[in-house]
Amino acid sequence: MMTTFTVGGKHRPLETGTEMQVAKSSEVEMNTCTPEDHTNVNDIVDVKGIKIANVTARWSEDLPENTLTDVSLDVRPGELVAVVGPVGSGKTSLLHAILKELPLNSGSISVGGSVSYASQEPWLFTGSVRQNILFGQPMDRNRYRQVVRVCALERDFQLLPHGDRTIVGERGVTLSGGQRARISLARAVYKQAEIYLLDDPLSAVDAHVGRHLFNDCICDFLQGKTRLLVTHQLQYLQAADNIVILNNGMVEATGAYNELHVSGLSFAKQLDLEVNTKDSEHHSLRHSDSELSLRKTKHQNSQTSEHSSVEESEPKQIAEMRTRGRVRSGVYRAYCAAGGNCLITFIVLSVFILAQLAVSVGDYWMSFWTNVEERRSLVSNRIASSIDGAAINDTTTQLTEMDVTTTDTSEWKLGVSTTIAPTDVTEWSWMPSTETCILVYVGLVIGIVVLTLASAFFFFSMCMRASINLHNSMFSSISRATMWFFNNNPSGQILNRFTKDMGAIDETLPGTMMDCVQWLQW
Ligand SMILES: Nc1ncnc2c1ncn2[C@@H]1O[C@H](COP(=O)(O)OP(=O)(O)OP(=O)(O)O)[C@@H](O)[C@H]1O
Repeated sequence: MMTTFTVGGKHRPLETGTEMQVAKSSEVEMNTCTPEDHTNVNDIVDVKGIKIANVTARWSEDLPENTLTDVSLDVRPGELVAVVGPVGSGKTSLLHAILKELPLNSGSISVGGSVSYASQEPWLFTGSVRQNILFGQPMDRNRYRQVVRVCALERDFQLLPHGDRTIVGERGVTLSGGQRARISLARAVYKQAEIYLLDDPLSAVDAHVGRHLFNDCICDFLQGKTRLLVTHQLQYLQAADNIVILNNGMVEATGAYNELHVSGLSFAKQLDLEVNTKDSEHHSLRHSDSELSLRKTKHQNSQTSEHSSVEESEPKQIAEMRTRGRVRSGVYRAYCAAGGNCLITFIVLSVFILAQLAVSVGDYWMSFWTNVEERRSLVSNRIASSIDGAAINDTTTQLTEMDVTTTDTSEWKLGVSTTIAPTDVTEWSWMPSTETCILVYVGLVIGIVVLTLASAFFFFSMCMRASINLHNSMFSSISRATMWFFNNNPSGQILNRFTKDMGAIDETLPGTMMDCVQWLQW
């Protein structure tokens, strides 16, 4: 599978490497593993390598200089390419660019095939050593045994209390830097991949273990695989098919060991200086985490401002980004979208409006009914008094007070037509009876209850759906986030966003919105 990512921008022509010189053979330790040992790369036709074309990239826009400048590199399938260069020259960044961790400003990188990566800083998660090596892959006993052997872990397993089932990490045993590095390398090589990116895996181990790892693991076990090996150790360069020398984020020279040697380039001089300096501090400081991070910080600071004062160059805690003030309409839109779609939001709103309408109609009906009862008693009194008078003047009047109070208007209307005012008769006729009022009111109350329950049900199910969708999208983003993100955001902050923000979305937000809607209803 070919993965290609290209970032638009002007491509500058590749700068030619400066004059370099290959170290004399006496200065570097020779290897038993030579390029000839490898499978013929031309045999591998189904696997593609890595093609890097005019890549310019920087970790942050704030940095004054590019981390990588106009880097071009062609790693052919099955090749072992060694990337060397002074500290901070961008070797790790180059691997990160291939892994898409480092965004490109311009240029393109094509990666053909699956990639396995061993980072410069070895890491372990809480679990057994075996789980750390398998890293979720199915157990292939044969491959696992081979990996353990080529990564020189057999002796360590004998020393560990429960062999490769020993728990490491929190509450588990503490491993040495070399053991951590070898387990990290074992994890990377156990994975079946076409391309292996190995970031300085040999520097945390002593010389003869390093040689074992290089010969048995990188050269033999990974034979035929495309390998990009970042290293500070010159003694392994001869075995590489191709050597890339990086300096200040630029490719200073590239070619096979012999080509560079013949061309008389002085990379060895430069690297010698580097390697010697490194060797002297190798066993004491080189691999402590604090030293590594110190070095990175130092580079960053020096890149940010060479002339800044001591106070200014002190690292500042980067505050978490937080938006303040009015909530943008986009946030509401995003929340509604997470809760379903426009139709669902519309339905929820409609049910709310209907419920409110039912409540208002209920109130109106109650006041109407009260008025009706008042009028009824007034009119009935008036009619009663009219009938009383008619009875005195006209003895033929058959209507009694009892007749007037009856609701059957046809019965008494005939009798009182001569004595009762017509307006009273009209009014009495359109007045709904008390039973009708009660029935309408009961209907309205039932309607109010149903609509209120429905609106609450729809509203909370929309909120729950929004909450689940937001959590899922947050989780899928975090599980696909780059290592840069985790490097730059403390895990506590990430956990806080998950617990506090999701808690607010789950619990506080629906209640507040409900209060808000009810307040609007009043
Ligand atoms: N994750 C990161 N975030 C921000 N800046 C980084 C990151 N990684 C590296 N850098 C910066 O990029 C520059 C190149 O560093 P890089 O680690 O690529 O160099 P390197 O050649 O691998 O060094 P070393 O030999 O010490 O491993 C440095 O200035 C460093 O501060």
